[in-house]
Amino acid sequence: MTIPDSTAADGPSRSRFDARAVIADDGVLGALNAAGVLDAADVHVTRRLVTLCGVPVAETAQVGAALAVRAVRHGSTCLALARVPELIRDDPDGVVDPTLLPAPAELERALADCALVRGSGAGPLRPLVLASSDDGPLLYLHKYFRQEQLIRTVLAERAASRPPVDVAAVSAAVEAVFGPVEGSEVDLQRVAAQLAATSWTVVVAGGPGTGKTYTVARILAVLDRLSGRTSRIGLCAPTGRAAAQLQAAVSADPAAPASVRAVTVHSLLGWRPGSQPRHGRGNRLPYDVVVVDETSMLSMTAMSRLLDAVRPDTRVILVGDPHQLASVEAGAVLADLVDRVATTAPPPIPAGVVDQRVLSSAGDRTRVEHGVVTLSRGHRFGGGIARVAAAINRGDADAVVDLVSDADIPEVTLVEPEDLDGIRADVLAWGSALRDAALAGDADAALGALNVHRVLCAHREGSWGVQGWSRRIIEWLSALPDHHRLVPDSTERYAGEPLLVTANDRHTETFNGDSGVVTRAENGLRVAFRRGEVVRTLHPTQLADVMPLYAMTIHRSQGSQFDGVTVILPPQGSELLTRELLYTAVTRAQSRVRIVGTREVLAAAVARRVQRASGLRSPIHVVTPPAPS
Ligand SMILES: Nc1ncnc2c1ncn2[C@@H]1O[C@H](COP(=O)(O)OP(=O)(O)OP(=O)(O)O)[C@@H](O)[C@H]1O
Repeated sequence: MTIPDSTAADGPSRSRFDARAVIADDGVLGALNAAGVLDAADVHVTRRLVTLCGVPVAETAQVGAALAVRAVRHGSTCLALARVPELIRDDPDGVVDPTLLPAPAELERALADCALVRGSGAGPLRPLVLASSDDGPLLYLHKYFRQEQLIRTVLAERAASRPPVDVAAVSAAVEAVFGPVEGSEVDLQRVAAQLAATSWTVVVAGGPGTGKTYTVARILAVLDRLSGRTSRIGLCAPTGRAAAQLQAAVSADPAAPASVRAVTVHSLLGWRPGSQPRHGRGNRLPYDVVVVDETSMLSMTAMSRLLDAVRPDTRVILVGDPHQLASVEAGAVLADLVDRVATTAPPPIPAGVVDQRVLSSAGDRTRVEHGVVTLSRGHRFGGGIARVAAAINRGDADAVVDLVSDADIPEVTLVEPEDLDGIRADVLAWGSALRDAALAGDADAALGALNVHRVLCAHREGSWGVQGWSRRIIEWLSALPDHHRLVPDSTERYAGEPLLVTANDRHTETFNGDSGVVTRAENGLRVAFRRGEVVRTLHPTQLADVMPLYAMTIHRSQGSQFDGVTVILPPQGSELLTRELLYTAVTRAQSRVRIVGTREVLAAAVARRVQRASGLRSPIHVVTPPAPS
């Protein structure tokens, strides 16, 4: 089953006291709002667009417009009309009256004929764009169409030529950085570096621990050598935390050029909330190489701004895991670029630059020629976790259920929701190690203990969520024999308390999603954090946005690694229960994963895929007819 974000039902029907309910709308939009398909915002935006058009718009076309607004709210960049019927299929309770939703062909006809798409004599406004694609007709809000078009155009221009290369110099630089070729297996990390020497745009994809950051450091070293060590490098990531982690990893890697600074994509572009970025087409970024880490978390808006700001002769290296949860805003650009069906042949790669063996298989050759390398060899976690993660990505629910039930794969287990003994034992071991180290004033050991185990939940609230599980864990920990020693000081913190940072703070260099632990120090309590190999301590009053950390959401755990994780699956029917969520949770662990839920819920999670509709995967053609004169 494939559930597009754009058509997943919001939830059961709405009461009139629900803030998302539209008051006094007795048309189809009002009915779809009452059934929980549309939010008030979808309806109001549509009504406003129709008013601005200045001419009547058929109700069917208005439904299309409202569903397009909704699609963006759900992370898609457009509405795939062919998937509209899935709204009914995804509504087993029968809340949505099927007659309210027009068939895709009817929607297409109404849209092609309406002023929202065609424009009208009343003004230049054409807020919607209708395009055809391999996935059928796509309906865009104009802003997102423009952004997608910009990405398409810039990438096509960049793919039309290759940087000039000195083949011997590339071989020498790659060999100096990677060492001589060993073994008979193709080293895809080396291929990524070879490709970066001969492409303006490279995508380095791969799961956790496949060496993406390791490869970035080596690509930068190779490019730096080739430039005579004069490369200006812009290193960035979508979030402050991801940028800080990238900085720590690159600084610790002797292969990476010294003195590169990682910043957020927004900082790189000089982009403050509510204003235009300082860098754009008229004021390009000054870098020879721009690397974006954790690209899966980058929205389409941010990607379009970035690509608009890079010079045509800047190498762009996009790094990330396309299977992880995507940006909270619209777009899943990394996954789109990895899965893209290319229609034009790129210029050939000069002979001798890239390992010939990777070019001998037709599929690999096409991907590599289009600048995509997918690293597959795990360097961090055990085979069992990697096998389960691969089966989740394939959507093979039976294999996942078999693997988690296989006694020969002890790294990943499935336990029934009532079976709490093992979790309790792990939590108590975690809590006591944390407390012992914190009370002894050993910040390094306390931080080590902090990441030995983590409870991950899909939801924030409710008994299945972070709230319920935190309460339960606090109750378990209060039974520990040394509990009476945990007395909060005047800052309300106590030694051994795990903390989660909930907002970025540049002054303390702590970022949303960082975790730390309160430890005893000579002159009172301090909160210890680790960045790479470095331990830092802060006074508790320096931290404004923190909360106790006993469990965390899977969304927030992105970019973190723990020795073991316990994943609490939400109940069947939860909108959050998806393949991407499960994959992200399972791959947070380095050695042990315990999944709490039933086989049915696990299989449902694997089967349910969030597919954000977008026109970046295959060519599209605008079918908007000319505006009437
Ligand atoms: N070719 C290699 N040889 C030796 N060690 C490697 C190699 N590639 C990666 N590693 C090591 O494997 C570990 C994981 O690598 P890295 O952090 O680069 O992976 P990643 O894909 O960026 O992971 P994540 O997505 O979780 O950040 C690191 O300790 C790294 O030094």
